[in-house]
Amino acid sequence: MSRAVVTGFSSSDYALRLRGPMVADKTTTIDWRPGEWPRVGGPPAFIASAMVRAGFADVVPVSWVGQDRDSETFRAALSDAGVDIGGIAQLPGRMPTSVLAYGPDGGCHCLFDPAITVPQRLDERQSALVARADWVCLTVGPPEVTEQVLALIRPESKLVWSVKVDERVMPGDLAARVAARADIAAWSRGEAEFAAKAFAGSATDRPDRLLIETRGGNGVILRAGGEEARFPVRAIETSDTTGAGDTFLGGFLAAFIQEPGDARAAIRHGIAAVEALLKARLRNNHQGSETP
Ligand SMILES: OC[C@H]1O[C@H](O)[C@H](O)[C@@H]1O
Repeated sequence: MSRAVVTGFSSSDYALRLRGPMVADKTTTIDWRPGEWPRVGGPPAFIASAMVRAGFADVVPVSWVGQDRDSETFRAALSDAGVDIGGIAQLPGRMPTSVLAYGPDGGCHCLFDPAITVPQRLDERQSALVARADWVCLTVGPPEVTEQVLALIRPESKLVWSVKVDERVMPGDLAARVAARADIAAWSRGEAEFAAKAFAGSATDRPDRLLIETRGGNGVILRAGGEEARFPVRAIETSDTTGAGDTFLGGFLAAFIQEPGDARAAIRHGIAAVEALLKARLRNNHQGSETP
């Protein structure tokens, strides 16, 4: 039985939709926000939850929260979703938060407050989880942790890189080293340029590597073995897409770990996972508040 971990930052998410663009020294009206306020967020939580929902339970998010009430609420919500919270360390500080402000054009301003007041490193328990995992999914996290993951991962284990552009924690040279080790990498269209640079800098050319680009309503592209395959998606009318890429990757990984030869089928599972997430949010939209 394969074991998976997902490393990276956790956050409580405050998603909202703006009526107009944000302009310094002017007020912008919030048009809508979800009823769930805040919502469990951060790539490890989204990816692990999607894996669990897809029937793969042996996945542990390796992350950090603070020691305040919001951190407790976050851990309890993740645990209620059936996710093993044994890899989430509690460190001095508050729960990290993200404000995800969607503009009228659909673009998202992501403001992240790391909140934890001490350096975040893999502790002994977390290091052991990474070292024994057959699948390590590395998402955005402290650079020291990315270094630890690269040092701890066993040569025969698979590294899955969930690309996020945040040059504070993932400078170009580190990204190139992650790219060099990655067996699978996934990014969105907006992250494509950063990923391309990382792979160009990695000086590796592995035909067995799977490269996945998600393009929102324009589908998914899979590149492997010198070939490219395109997968259409049903467009869903929503601006609240936070975590869609992570949920795709979770659905993909749950299927791919169990059937490693069939990347195309796994992509379809990833697409189905996103559809389910976005439709569930639309069904719950009445719980949100619409500004008249
Ligand atoms: O990938 C989605 C996540 O990225 C943002 O930083 C938020 O944490 C959000 O939950």
